[in-house]
Amino acid sequence: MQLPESQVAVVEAASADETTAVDALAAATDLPPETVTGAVFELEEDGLVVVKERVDETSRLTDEGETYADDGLPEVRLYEAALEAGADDDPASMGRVIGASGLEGSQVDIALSNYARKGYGAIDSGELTADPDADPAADAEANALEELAGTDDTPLEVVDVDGETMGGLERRGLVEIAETTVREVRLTERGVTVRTDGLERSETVGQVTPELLTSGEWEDVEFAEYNVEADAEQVKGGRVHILRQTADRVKDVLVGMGFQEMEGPHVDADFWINDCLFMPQDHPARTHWDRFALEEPTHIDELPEGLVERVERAHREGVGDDGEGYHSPWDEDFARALALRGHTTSLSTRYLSGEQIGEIEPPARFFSVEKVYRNDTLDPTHLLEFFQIEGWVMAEDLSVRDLMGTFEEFYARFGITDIEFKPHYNPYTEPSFELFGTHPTTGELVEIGNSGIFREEMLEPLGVECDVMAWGLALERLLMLMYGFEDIRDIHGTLCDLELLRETEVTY
Ligand SMILES: N[C@@H](Cc1ccccc1)C(=O)O
Repeated sequence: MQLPESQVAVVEAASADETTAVDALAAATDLPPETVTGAVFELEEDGLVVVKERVDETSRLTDEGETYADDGLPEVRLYEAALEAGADDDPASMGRVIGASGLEGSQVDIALSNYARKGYGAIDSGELTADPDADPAADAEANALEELAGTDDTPLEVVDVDGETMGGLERRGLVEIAETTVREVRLTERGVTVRTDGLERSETVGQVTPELLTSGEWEDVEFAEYNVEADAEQVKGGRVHILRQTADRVKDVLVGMGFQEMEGPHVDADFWINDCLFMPQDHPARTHWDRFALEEPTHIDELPEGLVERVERAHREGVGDDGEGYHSPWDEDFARALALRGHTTSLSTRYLSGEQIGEIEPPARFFSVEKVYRNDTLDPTHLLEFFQIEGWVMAEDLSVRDLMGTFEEFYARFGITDIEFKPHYNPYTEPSFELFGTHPTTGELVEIGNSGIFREEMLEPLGVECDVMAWGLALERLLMLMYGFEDIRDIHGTLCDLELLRETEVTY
């Protein structure tokens, strides 16, 4: 029988009496494991071998785990120093014991957080006691680390560590558990017959080369079948962050919907961020609690004079015959103060006023996908900086239908078809709506944006004479709906999990 070279090698190396693992076959045939796996699958299809699969869990110590395996667990080192200081008789100063233990940096916190939990003693108002009956030699985690040191990638069944301890070490980030599929191969009767009858190697080509094409040889060669199931080496190269990928996709979608991109400063005058939006100067969001002010320089040099006057008048007197202003103070110096923008609606005011690219004629559509900064408290749905998808449409006779229809069209491009709207209030829009989507795994409603139709009080001073509908959507919340992230910190900042970012499939 004629078979490709790698298959011949596998049939020759495999046995009918016992199973051989792919790795062992790779060693025996001198072929890469992925080539052997490919050959094995094809032989299985032809009935020459049978393949049994099992998943092996293997463990390996992380760098931190290695360190503790060498130097001892921080809590054990603290206990030893405490005994040394006589803390089994009298409470000793915590600072002194820590100093004597030689623990540094984050290891101190790790020692302290495990010390009492694991029964080594107690910590109370700066003093530390040691339980004389505690026994570091019986510390299951310490013993497990010792057992695991130097056994990288050993199947869990073989290492002598109980599941609970292993789970604890994994949670502490001291071991990593990996799953690998092990394939065991045995020759079938037909395989044995074929082998005894004699095997011939057929030439197969695994890759098309320019030479094959130009020489015309490709017409005569036999191509190896492509096996997408074969294990292959994992390549962990750099890749575009999922947040950036989604931002780019949002831009593509909006450009596809006829929008043009806005650009502008991250640090801007309150005038553009708030005053042009008919936000009263005594609005709570304008206090120093909510914004990141700039120390140097503190104020913008220039603002368009006429516009400043018109905005001030709108704030003081309102706009239109029955308009009412805020009757509250308005101060140009306050408007000139610089801060990190809390929303990208500052770009919209710059563009709408004609300041950024000159006067804009309706119909027009603009957007940005840019960072904004807020002095919020960090929690699973809030960050100090995040990306806002800003946008507006300028046209005659816009209605709430247009606004809702635009969102439905936009979100449908990301597979989100259950957007809900809730009436809302913004000083600069009337009516206003908050947008919600349903989280794919928790089923909770997630607020994903804020929107509305700009008020006369805002548009008139800017010199805009037709309708403008506008919005600010949170890019990170869109990711939560698309990928099921529950904590925004999974995709942003220092705590995000590299493995998760590597493995999340990007849907396009
Ligand atoms: N600036 C609003 C979003 C918004 C923009 C434009 C109109 C309405 C709302 C926010 O940050 O929440």
